[in-house]
Amino acid sequence: MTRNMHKTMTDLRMIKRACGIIRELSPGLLGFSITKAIIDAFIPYIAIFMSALIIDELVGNKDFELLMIYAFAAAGGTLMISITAELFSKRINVLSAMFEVRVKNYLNQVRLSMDFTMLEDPKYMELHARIIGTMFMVNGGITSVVGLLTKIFENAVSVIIAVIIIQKSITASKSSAAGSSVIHNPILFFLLLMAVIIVCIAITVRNSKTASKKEFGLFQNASTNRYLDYYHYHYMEDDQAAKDIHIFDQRKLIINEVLSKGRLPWMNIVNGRYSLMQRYFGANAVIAVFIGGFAYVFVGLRALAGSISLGSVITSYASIIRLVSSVSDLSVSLTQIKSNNNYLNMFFEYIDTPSRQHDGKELPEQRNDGWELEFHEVSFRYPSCETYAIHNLSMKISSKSRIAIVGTNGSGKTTLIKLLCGLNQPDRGSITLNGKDINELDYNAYTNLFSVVFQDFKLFAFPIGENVSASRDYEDEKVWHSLDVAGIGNKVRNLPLKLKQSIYKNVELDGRDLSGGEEQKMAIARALYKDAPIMIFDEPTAALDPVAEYEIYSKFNEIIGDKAAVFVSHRLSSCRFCDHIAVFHNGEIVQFGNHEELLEDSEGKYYELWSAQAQYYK
Ligand SMILES: Nc1ncnc2c1ncn2[C@@H]1O[C@H](COP(=O)(O)OP(=O)(O)OP(=O)(O)O)[C@@H](O)[C@H]1O
Repeated sequence: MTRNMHKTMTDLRMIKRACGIIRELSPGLLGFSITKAIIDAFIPYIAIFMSALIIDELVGNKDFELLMIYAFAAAGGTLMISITAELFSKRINVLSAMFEVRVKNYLNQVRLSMDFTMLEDPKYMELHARIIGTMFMVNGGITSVVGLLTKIFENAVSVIIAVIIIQKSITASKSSAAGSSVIHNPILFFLLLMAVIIVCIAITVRNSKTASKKEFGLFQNASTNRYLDYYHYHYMEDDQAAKDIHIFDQRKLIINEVLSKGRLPWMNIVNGRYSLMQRYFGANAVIAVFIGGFAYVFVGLRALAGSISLGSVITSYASIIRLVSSVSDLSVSLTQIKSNNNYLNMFFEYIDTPSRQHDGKELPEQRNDGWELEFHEVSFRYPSCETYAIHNLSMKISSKSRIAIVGTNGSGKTTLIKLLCGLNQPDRGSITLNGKDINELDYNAYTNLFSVVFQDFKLFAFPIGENVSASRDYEDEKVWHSLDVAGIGNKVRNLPLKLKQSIYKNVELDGRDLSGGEEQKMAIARALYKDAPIMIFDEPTAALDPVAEYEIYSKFNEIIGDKAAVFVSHRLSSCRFCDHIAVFHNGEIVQFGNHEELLEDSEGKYYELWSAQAQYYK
């Protein structure tokens, strides 16, 4: 198989795969669109064909009845076929709208089922931005496959009809005016005409190919969507960010950033695209005019010589014009569908990203003493980072044990939590659950073992009951109990809609905004409701007032019971209830023991941190 054939086969396989996804997301869309394309291809030829019949009749026998039949047939035929096409359009519009919604949903599903590591990986962030950008800003990728296939079918059918009509009307001589000249010889005339058309088409096709390739090159270098997306949704339209924007007067800075990193590069791309279109498609338009003139002269000469009828002049000329435009459009669509495969390639790379979330073995048996998690010389580096956030770390966490993790900023505490929960995977070493490597276990079953209050937790603009239970169906009693233990039950009881009260105003206009501390209590309630065997708290009381913090700590023993607890905090005094304290520094455990033991080492990191804090309180 030659390289070109291999490339064509790969292209076809990609289009076939895209069609499979389109059929799955919007059944019927492809079938209806292609059928309509074939109908559309016939529409202009009905008028051309019937006009020729009418003109021939007018200059010939002038049979009034026949003329009326032709006129009605022309009008009726066009009307019927147009109505059918319109009915198809209606259905196609509905199916297209459904497809657009479902493809967005499909991408959301892919994104949510991706490994957490991928979501943090700049490579996948960029890939996602490009897919969304090309899909919804330049209509490239899977969303344009239906449109391109439709154009290919419509123009291919149009070319076939045009060639049949031209061949029939040119070779069918009115008088058998024999002669050696091109004008009198229908076959020679047809071949010459086709030769001129083929040369012009070859130039048109080359132009279209170059334009499409350059166009893809333009968009390939565009990551402007990522900037626009970030500034718009994560900054300019985020009311939390508005405070900082106002106080630090960041308006000018942000508007300029959006302009220079997002809008201007985007404008350059669009301008580049327009000048490409002007240059190459303008040249194609000139060629089309040349062919039109050429066709007129040749067909006219044959009519003057009496070789073809006036009607044939009309059909030949109109069909030649349609042939040229259809071949040109066909070549553009074929080139575009090939270029579009570059976008499809990105799309497939994204959706094919392997995810551990789909498979895995069952969890090992729970032992009498519950669960035991163990880090075996684990090292971890974030994607595209050179230094290790966790380095050669070994430790054990078991049911009934309470471990506090302390350390300076950036020492790796949150990273340890993410590794523990299976969100990130070690680059070296392994983590085991009751002796089994967690990488081999079923992802969802494993993550179900954890209730976590992350340092940068997120609540959603849903009703409180749904936020706490993370579900639409929840047990009211259990939600109230969790809210009470977290110290926010009374606040919720005073809200008009209680558990049904939405928080934030992004979705419900009467949603309630919460203070930072109230949000944190809500996140604690959510962790309590889940009631998982391993509880993790990453700075869970950083936003709480001293009374609320005291109340939470006094309930911690009751909250945790027999479960394993991992507790990250900068307030060292609040770690004293833990059995063990692991002191982190530069991604490593530099000390391990209980509060009293650790304080004995006056050269140690813990002593340094404790003294600094104690002095501050004095
Ligand atoms: N998503 C990420 N991508 C790249 N580097 C990261 C990422 N998250 C954290 N890091 C880096 O990893 C190191 C450890 O970060 P980590 O969040 O674990 O620290 P921490 O001990 O929890 O800090 P803090 O006390 O400030 O919360 C830091 O140097 C940080 O810059």
